[in-house]
Amino acid sequence: MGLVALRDIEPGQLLIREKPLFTVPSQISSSPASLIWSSLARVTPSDRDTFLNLSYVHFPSHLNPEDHPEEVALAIFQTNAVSAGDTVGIFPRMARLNHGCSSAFNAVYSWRESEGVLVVYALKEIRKGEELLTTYTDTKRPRRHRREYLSTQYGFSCTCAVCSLPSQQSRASDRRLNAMVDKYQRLSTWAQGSISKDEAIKLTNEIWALGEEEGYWSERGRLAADAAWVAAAHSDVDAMKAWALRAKTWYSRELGGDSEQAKEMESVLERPQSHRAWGTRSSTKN
Ligand SMILES: C[S@@+](CC[C@H](N)C(=O)[O-])C[C@H]1O[C@@H](n2cnc3c(N)ncnc32)[C@H](O)[C@@H]1O
Repeated sequence: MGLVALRDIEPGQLLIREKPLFTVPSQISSSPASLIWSSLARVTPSDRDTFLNLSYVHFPSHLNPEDHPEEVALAIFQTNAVSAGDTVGIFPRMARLNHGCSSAFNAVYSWRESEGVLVVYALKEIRKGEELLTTYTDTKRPRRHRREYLSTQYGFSCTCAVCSLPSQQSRASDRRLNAMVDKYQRLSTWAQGSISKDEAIKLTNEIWALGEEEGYWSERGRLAADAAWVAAAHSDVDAMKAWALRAKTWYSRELGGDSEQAKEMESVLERPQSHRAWGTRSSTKN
């Protein structure tokens, strides 16, 4: 089962906003099955039913589910839980979203700590009848690695549009994704002063172009915000504003127009000198 659009959906539209049925700490020292079982004992009977109706994989094949309800609960949790700040939680509507890699996913979820909710936004235009797909992992890695991970972690062999590409096109996609990762890595060295402002902006533009070719639009808000940071550090008002505007647009799509990230970009657009990085690097040194 997955979720299918019942109407046309525009990018940046809120699809889901929900509180967790329950959460558990990310780091635990006790038995995970007992922890999930005791958490379930504290939810309402209807929430418990909702949880028990979620799908699961990785149930030990030698066990009978009816005799091992704690193990079933653990398998459900492992198949459906997502990170929520310092905890991991069950969000039953979001849990119905299937996965797509690279250009195949069209919806992105994020946790809002200050509101205690998980939100899902449409990253792309989704037509009526199309499946809503999110991504369970960073898919900027080659098909073989993605498939291995998804099979081990979630028990399925991914047949999304990108994983189903003929081998030549799949290799081209892998090359683009690898190149994006390499360039992200090099871009991150600006923080240590290893590359100039010009090189940082050039890398940002190259990652953007590769993403365009691949159809990989996720993380663009963060990418543009990082470029705005570089421009602000070098006190370049025009470049800072141009990147902050892009960051605001893409954060709004992926995280929502009312997200802290989009609001922060609005604020630096109004007052560029209020940017946290403003003037922290020499303005003459590229
Ligand atoms: C969080 S659940 C998603 C909703 C689930 N399909 C359901 O029926 O409730 C994760 C499970 O969905 C299935 N799934 C998700 N994405 C898939 C995909 N692209 N291809 C095949 N199965 C997928 C796998 O069985 C995976 O373990």
